[in-house]
Amino acid sequence: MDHAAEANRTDLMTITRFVLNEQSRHPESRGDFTILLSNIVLGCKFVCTAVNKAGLAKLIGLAGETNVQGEEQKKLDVLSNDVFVKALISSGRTCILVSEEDEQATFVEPSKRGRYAVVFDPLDGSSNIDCGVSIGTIFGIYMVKDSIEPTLDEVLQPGKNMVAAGYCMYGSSCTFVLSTGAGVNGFTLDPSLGEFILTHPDIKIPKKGKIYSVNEGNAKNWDGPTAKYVERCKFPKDGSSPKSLRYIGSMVADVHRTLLYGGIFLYPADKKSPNGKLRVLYEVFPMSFLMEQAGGQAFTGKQRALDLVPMDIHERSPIFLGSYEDVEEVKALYAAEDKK
Ligand SMILES: O=P(O)(O)OC[C@H]1O[C@](O)(COP(=O)(O)O)[C@@H](O)[C@@H]1O
Ligand SMILES: [Mg+2]
Ligand SMILES: [Mg+2]
Repeated sequence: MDHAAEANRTDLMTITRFVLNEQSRHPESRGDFTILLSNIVLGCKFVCTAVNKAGLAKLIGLAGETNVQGEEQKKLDVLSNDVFVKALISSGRTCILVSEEDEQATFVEPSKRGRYAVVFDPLDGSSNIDCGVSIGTIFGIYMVKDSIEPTLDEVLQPGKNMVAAGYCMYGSSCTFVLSTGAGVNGFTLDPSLGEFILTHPDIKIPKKGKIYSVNEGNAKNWDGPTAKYVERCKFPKDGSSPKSLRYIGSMVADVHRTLLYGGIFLYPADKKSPNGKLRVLYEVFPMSFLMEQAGGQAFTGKQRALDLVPMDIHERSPIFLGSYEDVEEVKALYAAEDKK
């Protein structure tokens, strides 16, 4: 690269600069959110490095523990959880942490407390770790009412009350997608700079897509509307082309593709799992928040996903999210079922 081209690179919009710019639009802001976010970003860089050298550093395989959901924890799950818990506490801006990997919420000790509660899935798509397929981290942020004596009610809040949500995908590149409630922006890690650079400004999901994404191995246990919807994807009644099926099995990767290309991602209820599989606080809410901010929709089969009020920090919910018109079709099928 010549000198001029090299100098031009300093004009890049890094995630820090982006968030500082956003902050300057809120004169009342004290910079707490910026500090919190920069610690989340730091955690993601750590995990990205660990994921990249997992095979070399013997980080693949099981850690020998079982988490609260009875799932075996992979070594990277444990490491990622430790990284984020430490990064979030050391930001001095959090008071409650809810992690997929911890049975109980963590209440930060009073001297280190701040105004935010963070819910997160430190490593999403664990079953894909050992074969090197894309995995990620998902997070959602609430601002608490009482940071002096916070209670669990601060996080048992509908997703629409989140002040920010995002994910980082550890894939062929490391991608950080963020919404602070004013659209969705995507950043890509430039390994030579160690910085996330704005590469996908103001992401908007296409109104309708050509892809559906679901674990079809569960089809025998689906309810009527889900079965009918997937049948329509394959055999459209209006003479249009069938949709393509893509399913990675890492929510971050399946949702990222859905966000960029359009279409629908679904993890529905079935007879064996009446609440579906995905967790409300740190999987369903952050992804639903991003989808709505990008112009799409997220529906549980009964209601707008972001209106759900969780009763438990590890609660699950069915989820249908993606392009506005595709989710609209699912909603119509459930509405027709309700009228029967
Ligand atoms: O293997 P299944 O049943 O299709 O489930 C896949 C889903 O499970 C998950 O892997 C669950 O996430 P974790 O790996 O964080 O437990 C999602 O990422 C993914 O959408
Ligand atoms: Mg997950
Ligand atoms: Mg996980």
